[in-house]
Amino acid sequence: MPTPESTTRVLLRLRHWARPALPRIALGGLTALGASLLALAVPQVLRVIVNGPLLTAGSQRGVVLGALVVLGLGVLEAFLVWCRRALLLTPGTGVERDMRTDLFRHLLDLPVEFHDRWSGGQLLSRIMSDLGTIRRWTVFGLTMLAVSSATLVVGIGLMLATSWVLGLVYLVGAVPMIWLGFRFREDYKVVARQARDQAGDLATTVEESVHGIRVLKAFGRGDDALDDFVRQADDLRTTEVHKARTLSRVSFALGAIPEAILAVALGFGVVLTSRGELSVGALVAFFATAAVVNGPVERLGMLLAMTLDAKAATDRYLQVMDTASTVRDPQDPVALPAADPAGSRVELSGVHFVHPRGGSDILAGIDLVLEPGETMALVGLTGSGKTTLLQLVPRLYDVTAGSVRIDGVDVRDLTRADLRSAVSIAFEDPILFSASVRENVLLGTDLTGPAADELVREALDVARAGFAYDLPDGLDTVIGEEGLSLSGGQRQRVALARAIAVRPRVLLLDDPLSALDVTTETAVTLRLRRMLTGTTTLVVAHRPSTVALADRVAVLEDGRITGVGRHEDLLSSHPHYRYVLTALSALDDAQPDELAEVRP
Ligand SMILES: Nc1ncnc2c1ncn2[C@@H]1O[C@H](COP(=O)(O)OP(=O)(O)OP(=O)(O)O)[C@@H](O)[C@H]1O
Repeated sequence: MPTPESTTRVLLRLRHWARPALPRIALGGLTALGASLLALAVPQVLRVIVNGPLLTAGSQRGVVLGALVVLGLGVLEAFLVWCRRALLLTPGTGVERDMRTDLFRHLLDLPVEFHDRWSGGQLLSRIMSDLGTIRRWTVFGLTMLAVSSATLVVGIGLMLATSWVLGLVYLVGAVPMIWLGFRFREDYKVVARQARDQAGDLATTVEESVHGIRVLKAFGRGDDALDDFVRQADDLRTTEVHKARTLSRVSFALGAIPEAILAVALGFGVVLTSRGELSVGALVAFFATAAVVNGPVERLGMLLAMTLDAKAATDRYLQVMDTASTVRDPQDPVALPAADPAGSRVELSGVHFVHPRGGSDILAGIDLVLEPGETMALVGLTGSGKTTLLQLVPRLYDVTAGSVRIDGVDVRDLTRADLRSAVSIAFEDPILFSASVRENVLLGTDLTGPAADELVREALDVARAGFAYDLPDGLDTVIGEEGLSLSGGQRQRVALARAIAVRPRVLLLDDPLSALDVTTETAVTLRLRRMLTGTTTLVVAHRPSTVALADRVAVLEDGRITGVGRHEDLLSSHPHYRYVLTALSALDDAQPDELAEVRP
């Protein structure tokens, strides 16, 4: 386990994002400091008034003049407080926006393997509430901490200068307060982090439940989901209560100790004054200064808590930002050779893949060549690694050994932008974004205007997604999570159109037509074959009718390709192929003993 970094070191890393806002934050801090110093000046004026015009000279004019000076100082202090607020109102929002943008950019850059491990709620809570906490601390917590510390130092200095005996008495109170502060820090930093992690888990539960609301309702598991939520919400509440108690204990102590010490100091002060060792003016000034100093002392608990909250939030933010992307662009990228009208050659040699979470080889030495322009079907039992194999081509995952080459170039030697404009993929479970049909189809291209319209028309035509023109707003109809719900088959066809619209050299289809009826699937496959001449296609298929339309079929078995050939040839020569086709299609609903009849 990595050793936790110190609070200062962690918070110092925020300067990277805070730099543009620092001049304004510093100016805000200076005005706050000015206001505090003015507050500290008032007792000194009081001392002069009491010792001079009031007690010695008995001058009414002098007292009025002194009162006017105090009033002037008060007005100036109020003005500086207003300036502080105005200066610190906006800079934090810029810091928050920049940090949020950087985090989102990094999330988009991180490989699929990272997103397999991290829940949406934990990322969401980092990008929303953690950054809010950091913003509040950068503008308010940080400046107030600096100003309060400076006020304390100057104030205690003035108190010592006014009366070193009374000053020392006051300082005795600092000993238990420092000890309490250390204890508070140790307790609070643990619960501060815990509360944030629990809030992230809670967000994950909400996200999963909302996402799977149909399943919960259909299975009548709403109450269970609620129980789960309430339990997590209770855990979070317990932690928040613990946090509040820890803070209120220290806040009480930081309020009570200085007051008690002042009572003792008052006793000493009166004795010193009666003995003539301290002037009345100095006594008044000492206690007026102490009243000013007590404010920052009482605030220290709250400011320390804000700082520890900000530390926990920054830790969580940096935890993601410090995760390096394992799928990166090469230092010296190679360009793909110009596209051959006949298509691209795709070659997998000795490919091994172990899932980053561990376990055994999912792919254990794949050797497979797709000739230019060929359509190859990939067939294997469920869980045999077909999706995994497809995902290695556009580097959604990287091979753990061996290589994937397109036209002779290792995909790891290409920039990801080049690779992904050459390779396109459609998944079985398509994700559509909350945007119009047109925008969804054009997701992978930068085309605009009439050329884009023509591309959309062509892609929808090949994918037999003509239904899109009949939607309420035609191709402008918003679909996806916030829009019109499409059927599974409709979604698959829009996703297929999206994959085609990239005009890729290599098209990967992960059973993208499984929700279609056999006739439509055959029609789409035939159309794909006719239209996509010059595109090398690898399609995961499970219906004999689709497989039969491929030029060749590759059989994936135990992490290896155990047969490559024409459908008819494999059907007669490859028992596992026969078994897989039967198991996956004709006997979809069959019982195990029925499957045994065809098992090789
Ligand atoms: N994120 C993951 N973490 C760990 N193991 C995984 C992950 N994704 C897939 N696997 C494992 O990899 C193996 C292959 O999965 P894959 O999805 O490639 O199979 P498939 O042949 O496409 O299956 P299907 O036909 O059911 O879609 C499975 O055993 C699966 O459990």
